[in-house]
Amino acid sequence: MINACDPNMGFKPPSASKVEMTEMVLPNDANGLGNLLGGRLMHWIDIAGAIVASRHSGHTVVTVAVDSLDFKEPIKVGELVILRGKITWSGRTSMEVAVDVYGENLTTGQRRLTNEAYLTFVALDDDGHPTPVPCVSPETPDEHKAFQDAIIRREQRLKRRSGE
Ligand SMILES: CCCCCCCCCCCCCCCC(=O)SCCNC(=O)CCNC(=O)[C@H](O)C(C)(C)COP(=O)(O)OP(=O)(O)OC[C@H]1O[C@@H](n2cnc3c(N)ncnc32)[C@H](O)[C@@H]1OP(=O)(O)O
Repeated sequence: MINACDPNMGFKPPSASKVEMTEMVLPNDANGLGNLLGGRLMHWIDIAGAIVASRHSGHTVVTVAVDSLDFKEPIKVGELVILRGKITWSGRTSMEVAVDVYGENLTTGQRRLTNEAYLTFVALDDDGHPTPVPCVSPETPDEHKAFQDAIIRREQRLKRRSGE
């Protein structure tokens, strides 16, 4: 069952917690072909998402689920990696964050979407127990759509979790 957020916790728009993080792919981040390692990218996605969820909730958060992550095309050594994170939905103690990843060629300035990921975080109190978070108040048409789509993904995630 989907727990709705508690309105007594207040409402925050996605714009209040969004994050843009920039990294540069260095040789140590790459495989023998000079492509950014998938594991390194997953680490950055996790950090960007966690900052969004911490900003929204005002608490330390832990990652409880990462939905499938597709690698559409490589990002090369020397290119920039731009990670844009935005909250889509919150439940009672959990939050879904979307992270879009772009590769940017510094010389040409060309930027392309290379990855999209959805992560679920849970806010924890000082004793490490799940704690309530503010509701998400979508403002733009895209944010309203993301909110509705998040509910569908949430149902699928909970089914997966319970082994249905
Ligand atoms: C202001 C402070 C700043 C601090 C500065 C921060 C700076 C920002 C940088 C940090 C950067 C590092 C960030 C890395 C973050 C990690 O990598 S954390 C390490 C990896 N993750 C973990 O170790 C978490 C392990 N899991 C757990 O400990 C337990 O599952 C938890 C999270 C305590 C929850 O326990 P539980 O018994 O499952 O509790 P339960 O009440 O059943 O579930 C709580 C909520 O989680 C949901 N949930 C649980 N599992 C799932 C699942 N698989 N799928 C979907 N939802 C789920 C439930 O549905 C429920 O949602 P709500 O209905 O309340 O909305």
